Amino acid sequence: MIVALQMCSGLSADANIEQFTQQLQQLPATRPLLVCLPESFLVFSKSGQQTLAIAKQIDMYLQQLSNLCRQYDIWLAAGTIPIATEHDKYFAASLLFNNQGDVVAQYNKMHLFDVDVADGTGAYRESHFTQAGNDIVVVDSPFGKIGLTVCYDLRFSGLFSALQRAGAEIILVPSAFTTVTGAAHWQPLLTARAIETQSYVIAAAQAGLHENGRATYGHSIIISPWGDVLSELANGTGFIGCQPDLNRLHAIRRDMPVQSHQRFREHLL
Ligand SMILES: O=C(O)CNC(=O)[C@H](CS)NC(=O)CCC(=O)C(=O)O
Repeated sequence: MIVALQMCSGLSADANIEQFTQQLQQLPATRPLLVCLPESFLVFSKSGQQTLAIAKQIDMYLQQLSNLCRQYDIWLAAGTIPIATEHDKYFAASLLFNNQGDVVAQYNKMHLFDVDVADGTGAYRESHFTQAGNDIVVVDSPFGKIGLTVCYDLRFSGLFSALQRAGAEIILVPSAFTTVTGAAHWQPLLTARAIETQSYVIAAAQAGLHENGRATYGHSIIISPWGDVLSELANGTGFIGCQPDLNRLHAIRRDMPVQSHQRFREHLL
């Protein structure tokens, strides 16, 4: 089973881990279980400087997350965690832990949100502190082959197409969408990515009003490879879940083999 936790992360990493631990205690007893967390679940800060300070002591938090994976016997898609780079920046890294507490994959967010949001309230310049990643990541797991993306990556269909060609069956999109862009674009884009890649799309989101003054859209969602919404949580904290049916996924791909019908050159490289 796969679950996505919706969180309302604040400024304190310790309090955010506590919020996560409380939520873990509510989850189904089904195993194997993959728990997906939203972007910036560990720290949703006021400034890149604050996040960088956490990044510089990240080993302590990675150890705590690893211990929780062992203690609860869960796999954990740890939304994003700031991992310091040598340029006084950090990667917005999506780490996958197995139920032994080992990190089995790290994807660094590729597309950075340097955007002026249309309501006039938000000028985002993520690249001032975040270093963009370069590599796609698909990793095998008991749940299927998992492709990793983060938030704004959702707008770049070529990345999703590349993940599908690299074998992904389940694509994670941990997010902290703005309320304005979320209302306009969140569900249509996620549904399109699920249909185009014929994959499960699991999007764990930040929701509500945060200590850093931001408001996020919430609406964590799980979409099937056919584009059906399997589960959704609009507001508040909590979780949604699904039991992926990979036989159905492969039947959809067999009956409508869009990948082998692809003729545009850049998609065949
Ligand atoms: O900076 C942090 O602490 C957490 N990170 C975020 O909130 C990131 C970068 S600012 N948000 C997004 O990518 C929103 C994308 C979005 O809303 C859209 O594509 O419309």
